[in-house]
Amino acid sequence: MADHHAQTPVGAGLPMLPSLRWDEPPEGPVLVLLDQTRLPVEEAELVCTDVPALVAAIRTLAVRGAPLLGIAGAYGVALAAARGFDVEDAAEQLARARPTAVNLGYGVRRARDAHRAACARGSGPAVAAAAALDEARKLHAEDAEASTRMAGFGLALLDELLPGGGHRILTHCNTGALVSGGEGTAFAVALSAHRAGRLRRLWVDETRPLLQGARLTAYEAARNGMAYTLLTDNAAGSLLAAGEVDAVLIGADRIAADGSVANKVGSYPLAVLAKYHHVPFVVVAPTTTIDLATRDGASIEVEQRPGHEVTELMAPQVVVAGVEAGGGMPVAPLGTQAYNPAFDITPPELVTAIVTERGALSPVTGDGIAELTVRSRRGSD
Ligand SMILES: CSC[C@@H](O)[C@@H](O)C(=O)COP(=O)(O)O
Repeated sequence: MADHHAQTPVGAGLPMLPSLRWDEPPEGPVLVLLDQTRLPVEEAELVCTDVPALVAAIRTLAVRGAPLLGIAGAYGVALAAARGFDVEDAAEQLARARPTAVNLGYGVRRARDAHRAACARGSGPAVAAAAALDEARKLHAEDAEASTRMAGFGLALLDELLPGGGHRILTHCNTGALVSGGEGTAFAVALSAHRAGRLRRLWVDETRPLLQGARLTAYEAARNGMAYTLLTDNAAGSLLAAGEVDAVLIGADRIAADGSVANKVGSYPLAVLAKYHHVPFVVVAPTTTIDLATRDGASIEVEQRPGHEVTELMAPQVVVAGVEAGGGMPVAPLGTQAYNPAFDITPPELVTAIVTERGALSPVTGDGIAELTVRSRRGSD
């Protein structure tokens, strides 16, 4: 079950609210999400008391973005355990909620494995539930730490690639605090450039299907007092041609073993444009986004989203007889078929560098990815 709670006004300069938090009111533990479908108009909390509510929140993008999906998945397992639901079944439902971001399955597995291990040691349900929650909290904290480190490595890389300073960065989709335990991935790099006085402009793509750039990245940029301009996704080409972009920074939902990057649809055309205009194209993602089990870009499952998200304007997600339907303002003739993939795949040869919490890889090769991930698993620098 899910319920919407208090709303607060939105304004520039206000602190960011947590995108997700665990709470334990007298009625029982809950996972509280900042409902991203309502931003920036209102800051509404969505209180999830069970896994179906969280799965619905994930599918409708109330909670979204690769690292946060992993954290939410881990807390979802903890929620199931704490409320006495079948943890294995909950883990399966959560991991299946969206297919492309590898972090979701990763987070779910971590909490589920902690729960399993506690059960195998003979712990009772309360202790096993506490083990799952501890693991979710650990993942949350690790992601915050990774975010800080990526911001540092990313800014150092930008300074190296653009020695003139005064960075004008173009970004796609939303990759800030709203998708992370910390300040995000690509956005965190732009934010650290801003704090260092080296961000001249953040160009914010509007981003389909739910205007993640206009509604979410612009919201975060305003909150942080950054110099930003919103642009239609299709305007990026002429902006690059005019020499107004120094670097493109994006996040990732899954990075295959060969260095192919799945990210929000529109990332691949940006990479092609960046290559043509000799502008660095940098991917910022924690090592939890690297999936060595997926060989190449063609093996990544790309989520297909419902057509009404683009045939209607900001269609609220309504479930009619178990089927998601629209309810927004129509912008296409009734019955129009829409092609609405959530992601696309950028091949490694178009990527200048991948920045992780372990450092930057450049140029990207399959070997480099594997080596970085092995080092990361050993916990060494
Ligand atoms: C750190 S965020 C990287 C990606 O998850 C982000 O760019 C993105 O594509 C999110 O897609 P979304 O469909 O909004 O979940």
